[in-house]
Amino acid sequence: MSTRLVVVHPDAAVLAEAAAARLLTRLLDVQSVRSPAHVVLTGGTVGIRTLAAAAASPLRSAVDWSGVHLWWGDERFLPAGDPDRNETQAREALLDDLVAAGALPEENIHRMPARGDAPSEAATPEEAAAAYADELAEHSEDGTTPHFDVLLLGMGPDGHVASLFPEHHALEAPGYTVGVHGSPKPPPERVSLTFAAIGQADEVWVVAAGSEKAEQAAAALADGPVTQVPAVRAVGRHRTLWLVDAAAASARG
Ligand SMILES: O=C(O)[C@H](O)[C@@H](O)[C@H](O)[C@H](O)COP(=O)(O)O
Repeated sequence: MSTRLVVVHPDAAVLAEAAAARLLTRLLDVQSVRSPAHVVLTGGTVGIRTLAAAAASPLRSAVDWSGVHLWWGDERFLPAGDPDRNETQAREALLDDLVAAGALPEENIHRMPARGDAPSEAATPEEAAAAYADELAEHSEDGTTPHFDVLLLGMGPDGHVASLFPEHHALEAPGYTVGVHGSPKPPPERVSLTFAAIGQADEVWVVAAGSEKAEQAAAALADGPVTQVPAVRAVGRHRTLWLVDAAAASARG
């Protein structure tokens, strides 16, 4: 049975700080009982602000990053180093500092392949998705995905999470990863975890800020149809947190 908690924060800045503090203390809790911990990162402004807040937090140094593996819920299918890649923005916000400090091993960062010809890259979103599915399985105990302790998701104004958009065939994709074309949010080509992968996580945290998210946040929390509001299926095995600001919570009854 998964529990759900909605926490409303005064504004987006406080939301990012609170989400960062939660993430760091969650990692401390997990590391007190097991290692490694696996965290799935998200793109988007709130997701990246959360990483930047973690980078600035004194709690950051309390985490044993050598025992933390970082994954992505989705990625924009662009060349390596492109400033619009979620990986690029996460590295700039937090990861590069941790690696440079010798705290986080580079091999603990599990990027989704970029568009390119190199062996570590991919020619199509489908090829990238297949390679990522293999990497997830390699770090799993049962050939599926690692034991995700926390899976972060931003939510778009249309209710999408990761790169799973309303009325899109990727919503029902089999397996744990999917190549996405025709994304209504640029860029059009992406790679995403599927809901099967998202549902593997002990805890799923949806982070959303801004009045433009209010209608779909309310629809998701009212258990609307997944084809119209994909965020409704952002559910963790043990707990689902909705971490929102007052503007994103403004349409709730
Ligand atoms: O690649 C992406 O764009 C993200 O993964 C996407 O799912 C994002 O999290 C939402 O669109 C929310 O983005 P904002 O927080 O910027 O509104």
